[in-house]
Amino acid sequence: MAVKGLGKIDQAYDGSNLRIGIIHARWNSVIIDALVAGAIKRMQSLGVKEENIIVETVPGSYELPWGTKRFVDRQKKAGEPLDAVIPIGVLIKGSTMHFEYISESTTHALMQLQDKVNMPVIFGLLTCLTEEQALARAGIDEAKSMHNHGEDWGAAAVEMSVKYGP
Ligand SMILES: O=Nc1c(NC[C@H](O)[C@H](O)[C@H](O)CO)[nH]c(=O)[nH]c1=O
Repeated sequence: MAVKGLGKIDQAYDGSNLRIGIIHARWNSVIIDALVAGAIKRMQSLGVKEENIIVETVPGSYELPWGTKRFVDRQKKAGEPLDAVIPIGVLIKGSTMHFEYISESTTHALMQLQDKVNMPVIFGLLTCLTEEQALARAGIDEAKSMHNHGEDWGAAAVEMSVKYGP
């Protein structure tokens, strides 16, 4: 049976010298809060100091690309540059095509953003067809016993920063 998710990381990376940003949308906040907590928990387990995890918010997932760019720029200007950034959003399909357009455009923009900011931009956008799918991927719905994808995103931020940092 294929095991979904990041699975066993090939080694624990030392995040003690890293500064990681999380910027999250405020739609579907119960799910967002669980994902953010999972990312923070996993980064701290890899040595990232609490004071080096900086959290900002934007209204919705569509604002993540612009908000992330400005977040990274401002941290650099303040002399506290980030090593990686994790934009987090939860999109849940409704009765219109809004979901498809935001999912596609935001995903594309976040992928392209990496070259502009010259650092890992971890893909923390859940694009779910139902609320149950989103709850399961935030580790909230025990019945589905899926795991919290936020933990994968935290681990990816540390690994990418350590392996491919400046
Ligand atoms: O519509 N659904 C969602 C949503 N819409 C708002 C959009 O991201 C943006 O904030 C506004 O259009 C204003 O620009 N934003 C989400 O994060 N998740 C959703 O499920």
